[in-house]
Amino acid sequence: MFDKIWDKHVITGKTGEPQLIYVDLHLLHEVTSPQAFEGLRENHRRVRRTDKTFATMDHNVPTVDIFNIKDEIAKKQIDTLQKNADEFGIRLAGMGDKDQGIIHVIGPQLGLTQPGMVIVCGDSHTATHGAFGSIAFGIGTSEVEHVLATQTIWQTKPKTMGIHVHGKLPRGVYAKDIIMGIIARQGVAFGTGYAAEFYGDTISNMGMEERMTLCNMAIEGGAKMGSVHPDQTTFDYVKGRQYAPKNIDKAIDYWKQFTTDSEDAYDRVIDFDVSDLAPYVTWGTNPGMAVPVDRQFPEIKDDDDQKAYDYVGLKPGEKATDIPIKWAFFGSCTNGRLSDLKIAAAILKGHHIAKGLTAWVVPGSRAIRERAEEIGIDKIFKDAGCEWREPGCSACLGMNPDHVPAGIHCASTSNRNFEGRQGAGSRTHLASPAMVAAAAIHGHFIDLRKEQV
Ligand SMILES: CC(C)[C@H](C(=O)O)[C@@H](O)C(=O)O
Ligand code: SF4
Repeated sequence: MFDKIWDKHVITGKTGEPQLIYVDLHLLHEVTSPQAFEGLRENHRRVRRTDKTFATMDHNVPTVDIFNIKDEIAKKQIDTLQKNADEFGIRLAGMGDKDQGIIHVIGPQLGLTQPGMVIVCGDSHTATHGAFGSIAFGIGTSEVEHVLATQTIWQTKPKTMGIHVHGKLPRGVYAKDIIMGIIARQGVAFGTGYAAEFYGDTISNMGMEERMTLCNMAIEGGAKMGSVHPDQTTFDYVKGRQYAPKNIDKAIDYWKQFTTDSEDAYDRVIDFDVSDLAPYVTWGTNPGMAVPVDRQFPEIKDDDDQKAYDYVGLKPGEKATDIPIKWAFFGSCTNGRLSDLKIAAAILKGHHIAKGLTAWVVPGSRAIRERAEEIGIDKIFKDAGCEWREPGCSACLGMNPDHVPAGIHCASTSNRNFEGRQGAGSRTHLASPAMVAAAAIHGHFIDLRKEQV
């Protein structure tokens, strides 16, 4: 699949050397685009294809009073994107717009993300869009400028890795646990230099939003991108969306070719059986420092482990069920979509979050927030004692007012648990929305395979 898409996009250059690749969709957010536009301005250049470019504000957006931005840098980045979009004629889901949301949530939601495309964005979690059977990867700010000016990018073709995921997921175990399990077993660098493709019966049986969760975190395993080949599930998801092709039958005929014909096509294959998979929880300070919920945290092997234990205030031999959870975060481009909120709400329904615990629910986009309100999910969260907020990146990273206090253990549906990621001194424990919901109720994680909430 990767080669088929790649070959259709090569403009010039030889395999093994940087090749000039055509870009079908360029997504922008306020953090990594200001200097790129500045570069265009200095060189008196325009944006080559405004019709293939789409922008939104997500990282810096407050999730309570969205127009009341106190941080000067945040305000400047947001105002600058608005100004640049106006000046260069770029489509923008601006502050308060009905389409605003996390860039990796709104691309698919608006039907901008489509199979067979090359998609780039100045953001590492661009990998999310690979779930549609596209080549999607994050780029740096100088590359953002290059794509804005030329609609192309220089890239050396990565190697390909097939990740064969098979078996039926146990009760209480989700796509998030699969990708966390893969990273925990293979390490945070196993994917370095590779474009990964997930396939197998488990993947075929998954909905698009779970596939997005998987591909989103492929990058946390070091891969350049994650992907899933497009199938009927993909076509049904794209069909009818705002920017989906009008002649959908013709588009589907074209998309159907993007499959991997044989496992021999991959440079490397990993096998992952999910039939006995447990829910995963991170104990440390990178996504690979994770254990099945029923296992003890590992012994200290090196300085990194020691440092991680010191930071999180936990000890080898303890279990995820021992972590004193005082905060819960539902959101991010990993698990802030409607299906994620539904799963969490189903668990929280009729319960209240633990005494002294704070829980934030931050839908991945305004459309998700509105849909959730239509079907009454907001009420379930609020009745359970959670705060129902405006969309944005929020506590996924501390670039906006949503910070987890120092020393506090936060069960989080996001994708990174680096030191200080959710605020200085905050202690992040990554898990699935279901696991975070259960932890919010009990004040600690439980084994969702065995225990009822
Ligand atoms: C701010 C941005 C460049 C960054 C990324 O590239 O991923 C952010 O989205 C993150 O998740 O850390
Ligand atoms: S939600 Fe988190 S991971 Fe996703 S783009 Fe925003 S900051 Fe990055």
